[in-house]
Amino acid sequence: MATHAGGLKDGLKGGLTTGAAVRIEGLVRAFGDRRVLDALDLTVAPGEFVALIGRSGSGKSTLLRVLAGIDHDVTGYQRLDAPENVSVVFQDARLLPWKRLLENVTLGLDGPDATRRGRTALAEVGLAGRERAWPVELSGGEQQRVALARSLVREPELLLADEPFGALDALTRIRMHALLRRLCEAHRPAVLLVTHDVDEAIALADRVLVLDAGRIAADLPITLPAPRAPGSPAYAALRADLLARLGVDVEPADADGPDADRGGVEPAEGGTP
Ligand SMILES: Nc1ncnc2c1ncn2[C@@H]1O[C@H](COP(=O)(O)OP(=O)(O)OP(=O)(O)O)[C@@H](O)[C@H]1O
Repeated sequence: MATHAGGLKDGLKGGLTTGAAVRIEGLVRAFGDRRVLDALDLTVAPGEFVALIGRSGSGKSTLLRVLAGIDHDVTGYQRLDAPENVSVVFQDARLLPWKRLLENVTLGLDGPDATRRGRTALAEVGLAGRERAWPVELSGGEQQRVALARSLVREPELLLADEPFGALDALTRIRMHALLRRLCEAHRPAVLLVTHDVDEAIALADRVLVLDAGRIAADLPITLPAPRAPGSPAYAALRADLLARLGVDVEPADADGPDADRGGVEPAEGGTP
């Protein structure tokens, strides 16, 4: 879904005076006595693509929900700045089945050129000519393309994505990575992408954050040259490092092995995927 969230209107402390798209200091979110986010600090620059990984249950979705303005019950913070114009994409596209694709994309858009913008957005995601199709006529990957179009047609300053490709097959996922990169280069939102897929994080992100014990435990710029295809020693080392930080021990040589194309990470202690 591409929810057009209201941002953190109530939580803003002095607005975005820092030049960052997101700036969080000392964020605490507890459920009962349990602090899922515990004095978390995070900054995302305008146009920056940040991937957020972490073990199941580490609080990734909770953080996204706070930033999206979906979760208002924050326990505390010192600073909590995010833009007003935020879009969210989830694992399922959440299209309205009774509306055609173009209407799904333009829903809530104001202005005389909404239809034109919607058509352009659908073309950008490779669905030109499908404006009058119904969501049910689309594959899962195509539905996620519509969800991306619906997000980006609003030109968000911040795009929050919670495992947007988690339900897609490996081949479709790779195509969607290329599409998302293109879209982000064209629209330049700041992006915070939650993923279990270390290869997805490496393929897409400028920076990978590891969430652990309620905080950002590691902050790793990705400096591999494009295209970031698996196979190089530098890629394998980075992949093994990220997996190790998630509690998965992988010999770097394994990165070239049969599982290298998937890179899915769901640490053994599990939880909901
Ligand atoms: N509404 C809620 N009430 C109580 N506990 C909650 C609630 N929402 C989340 N939690 C707890 O907060 C913790 C973090 O959940 P969250 O969904 O943010 O983790 P996650 O890192 O996104 O996990 P996953 O990778 O499995 O999706 C979990 O232990 C979860 O049970």
